Amino acid sequence: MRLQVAMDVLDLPSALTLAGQVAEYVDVLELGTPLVKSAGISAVSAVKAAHPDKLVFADLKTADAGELEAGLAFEAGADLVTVMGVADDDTIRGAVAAGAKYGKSVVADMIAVTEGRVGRIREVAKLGVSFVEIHAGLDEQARPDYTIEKLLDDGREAGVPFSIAGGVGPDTIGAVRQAGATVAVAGSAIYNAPDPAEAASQLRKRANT
Ligand SMILES: O=C(CO)[C@H](O)[C@H](O)COP(=O)(O)O
Repeated sequence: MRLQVAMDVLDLPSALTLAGQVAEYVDVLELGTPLVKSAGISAVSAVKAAHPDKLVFADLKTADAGELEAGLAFEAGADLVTVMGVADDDTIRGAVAAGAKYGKSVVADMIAVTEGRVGRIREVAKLGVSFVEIHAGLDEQARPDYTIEKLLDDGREAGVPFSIAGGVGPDTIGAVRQAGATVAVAGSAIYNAPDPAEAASQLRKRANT
C-alpha cells in the first residue's frame, strides 16, 4: 500500500520543509487544497522540482471545468489531481481527458458523498478515473460520532481501486491496509506530530506490515 502525505499547510516554504522531512517515507506528496489556494498552482511545480522522484498530487477538488482545471495542474507538473465525485459526470470526464492528454492520473474525491456512496463510487470508477478517494473531510471528522470504519466498509464493498483519507493515523493505518486500499492518505497525523519524519516513518512501517 502506498503512503501519501497531505500537506495541509498554507505556504510554500512550509510545504517544502515538510516534504523534505518526510519524503523518504512516503510515495506521494500531496499539496492540500488550502495550500493550492493560498500559494497558487506554481507551488505544484516547486514541490515537483524539489522531489522529482515522488508522485505529486494536487488536491484541487475540482467541481466544474474539469478539463481546464486538471490541465492547469498537469501542466504545472502534477502526477495526480482530484475532481469531486459529486461533480457532474462531464466534469469528471473532462478531468480524465486532461489526464489522457498529459499521461497523468485523476482521482475522484468522494468527500461529502455519504448517502449511496458505494453506488456513486462505482459510477465514477467507470468514467475513467485511476482510483477513488473515499474521504471524510476535516469538518466531518470533527463530529463526535465520526469513525473511519464506514469508509473502510464502503471500500471493501465497492470492489474498485480506492484510497482512504479522513483521520488516517498510527492506530488506523493497519485497518486501511487490511481493507484493501491502494493508498493511505495521512495529513494531520504527520504535519501535527512533534516529529513529522518520525510519524511518517512509523506510518510507513505500519503501511507495509
Ligand atoms: O483533503 C483533506 C481535507 O479535505 C485532507 O488533506 C485529508 O482529509 C487528509 O488529512 P487528515 O489525515 O488530517 O484527515
